[in-house]
Amino acid sequence: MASLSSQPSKKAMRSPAGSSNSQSNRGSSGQTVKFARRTSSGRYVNLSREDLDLSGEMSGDYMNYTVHIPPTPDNQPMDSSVAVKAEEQYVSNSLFTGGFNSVTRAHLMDKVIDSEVTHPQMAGAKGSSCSMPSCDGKAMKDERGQDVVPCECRFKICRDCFLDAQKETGLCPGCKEPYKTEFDDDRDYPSRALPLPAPGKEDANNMTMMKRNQNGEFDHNRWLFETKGTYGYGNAFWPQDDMYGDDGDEGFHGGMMENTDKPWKPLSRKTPIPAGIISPYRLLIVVRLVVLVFFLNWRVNHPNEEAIWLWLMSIVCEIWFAFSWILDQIPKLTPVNRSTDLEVLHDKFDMPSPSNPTGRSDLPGVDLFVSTADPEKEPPLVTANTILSILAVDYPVEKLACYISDDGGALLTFEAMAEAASFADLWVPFCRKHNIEPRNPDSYFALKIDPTKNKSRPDFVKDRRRIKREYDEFKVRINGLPDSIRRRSDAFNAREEMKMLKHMRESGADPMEPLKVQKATWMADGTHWPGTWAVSSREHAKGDHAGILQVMLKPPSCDPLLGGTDDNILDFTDVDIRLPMFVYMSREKRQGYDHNKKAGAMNALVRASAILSNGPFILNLDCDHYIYNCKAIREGMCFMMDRGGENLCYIQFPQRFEGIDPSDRYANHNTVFFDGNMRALDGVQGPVYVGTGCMFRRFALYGFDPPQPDKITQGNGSETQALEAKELDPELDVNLLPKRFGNSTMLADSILVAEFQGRPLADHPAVKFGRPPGALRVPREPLDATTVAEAVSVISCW
Ligand SMILES: O=c1ccn([C@@H]2O[C@H](COP(=O)(O)OP(=O)(O)O[C@H]3O[C@H](CO)[C@@H](O)[C@H](O)[C@H]3O)[C@@H](O)[C@H]2O)c(=O)[nH]1
Ligand SMILES: [Mn+2]
Repeated sequence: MASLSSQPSKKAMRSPAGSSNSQSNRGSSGQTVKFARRTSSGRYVNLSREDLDLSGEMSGDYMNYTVHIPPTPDNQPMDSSVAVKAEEQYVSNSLFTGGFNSVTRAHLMDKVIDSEVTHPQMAGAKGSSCSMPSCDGKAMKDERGQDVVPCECRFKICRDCFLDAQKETGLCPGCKEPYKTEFDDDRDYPSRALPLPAPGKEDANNMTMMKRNQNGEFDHNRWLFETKGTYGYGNAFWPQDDMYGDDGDEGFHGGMMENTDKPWKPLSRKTPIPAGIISPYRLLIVVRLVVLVFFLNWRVNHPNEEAIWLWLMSIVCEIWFAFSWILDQIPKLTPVNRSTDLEVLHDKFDMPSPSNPTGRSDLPGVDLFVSTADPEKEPPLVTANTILSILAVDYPVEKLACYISDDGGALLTFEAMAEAASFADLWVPFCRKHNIEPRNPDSYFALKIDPTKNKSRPDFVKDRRRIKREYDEFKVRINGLPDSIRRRSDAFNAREEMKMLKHMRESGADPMEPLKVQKATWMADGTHWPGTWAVSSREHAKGDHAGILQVMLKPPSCDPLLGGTDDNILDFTDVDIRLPMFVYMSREKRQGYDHNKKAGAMNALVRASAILSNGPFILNLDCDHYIYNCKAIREGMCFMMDRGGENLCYIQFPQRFEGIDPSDRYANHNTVFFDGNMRALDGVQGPVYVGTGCMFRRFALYGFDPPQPDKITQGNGSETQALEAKELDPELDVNLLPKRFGNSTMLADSILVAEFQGRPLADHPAVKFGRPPGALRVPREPLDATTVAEAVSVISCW
């Protein structure tokens, strides 16, 4: 198991081309990032000498201590998975703040909201306390919320006391026996970088696949190459005879190719529009064109001599309209329908096999972005519903990460999100257990159809009733948040005032002098909210606050975590209770910067997520949208992972409006636009981006073209390997790459990883630039404080 400090893996994983140090880079830009926090046991520890003076000035709303990042060789905590778990737990229980010209701080929160939190992945989840005398820190716990006890005697201990004990004596304070260095652990964290295949072997491998496909079943491969048929995106590619070597090396990659004994199948298809529909329409277009030509001809040849200028103007207008009408009609000659095959996707990516008995998914990661700006205009309950529909999406849980950007920097949004994360604990397993659709609670409970339709489990009615009651309580809690924040803040402000009065009396100041106490907004754990305050003041106004980032749900384990009967209100036996990673984020705002647009929020989300999860695909939604079909992301993947998918930049999902007008008098269902125009454009070159509900390839957003076959081969020579930075773009100066993205080397290094992980599988000779099957089954690295601190710094004003 890699330790926090000695591991090369995170950097190596992020940068196939080599590792680098983000600290030195920050230093060069003149920005110092120091790291401060209060421990769960409330003690001060100063590990870095130059920060000693800081502890005094910070002890106002934060009691802090400062740690070095990254740990230096003589400051190596512990070399076992306990350290990783404890770090992860610490990271997800901390609120990170920072910005340009300011210190990055991590504030360990006792609780994020007033109500009870139970999910073990959730920040502020309860745990038992440390057994060391005079320490009230929380014992370390695992993803089930159970205590992690680093010693066989099961002595419960918090992270800091454990660190101290290890450093000082190496003995467990409970049984006084030495700690074992390797903590016996049945969960595997990654200890190696992404297994990139050796160059030069894949081609041979593809050839074996070609051969294996010839067995009885309908061979789509042959169909593709021997007919004019097209599947999915683009056109068939016929490999030259001598392109692939013939000496197939079976067993390559440790049996990762099992899936390929079946004929190669496409993930998506173009389905033709029936001739009965499209032919009359085309005929109509032609007839109108002919009529139009005759009409314009007549208009041009019959000028009105008495009003020649009017005539000229109207001719120009008419020709212009005719031209734009033609532009609108031409794509409609060839509209396209597409369908996806989720079965094939499952076979290719999620199928259990001898080398992968748990069926760990090989699908790429997806980061889902939600933007919100103002909790007054965009009700937090709606945003919470959006988040719930995302957290419940049907996609491998460990591959998902949900991010909310709060441009208001509002504590209300923050606490509503924490409540949503806490309610997801019930809602998400419930959706999984009973196949609920849609997975937005508000819309689900508002459905007019019989809820028991197609529901086979006998406890459905009971569960639904229960969850409905829980949802109603959740609604009350969310709607009560503004009030509870106000009351809490009033109480804390009054207390501050009392303290001030007392202080003044003691110091003998004039009691008649008016009090000057800043009216702050307070978090549930009794500290200042770093974002916008109800009474705005310097550093706490809508356009002037630090960057804030909180990992509300830490990344889940990579294998399913089945629920039980006892630890929940509902029976979740055999239901996966994991939740996707969930991050609250509010970018830094300062006077003089125009930071009030969705595009900027998206930019910040792309940057922070590149550091935290770096999903090769991104899907964005507004706070008042939700995912209607929980399989939508899988469907999107059918296109991205299909042959030719590496050339796709984005997939636009249709957007529909709800609850406006059932008879659609005002065309709110957008059928003409989404079912007509967009399909028509798809037949030409692709639909337009409508600003939301769009799945992007991250690599394309960075402004790079897809890898070009003829340009790459001089590099590492293999198309199923990650690119090197110099191959991205021949005109690119590799040394300037971090500069181009705002000085973060970690961000620059993540680009190549995102490109590689976003490729389709190299399971077919026509897939240029694929990735070897199995490459994405390696579990994600647990988050550490350095990474989160970096994510805060990339969303600052500079
Ligand atoms: O400073 C800001 C301002 C807005 N937003 C978000 O941007 C989204 C869209 O804003 P909204 O005012 O709701 O615009 P609409 O007209 O309702 O949205 C449509 O039109 C927008 C472009 O005008 C698209 O971005 C949206 O996706 C599309 O739904 C919302 O989620 C906002 O929270 C921010 O994140 N930061
Ligand atoms: Mn809107």
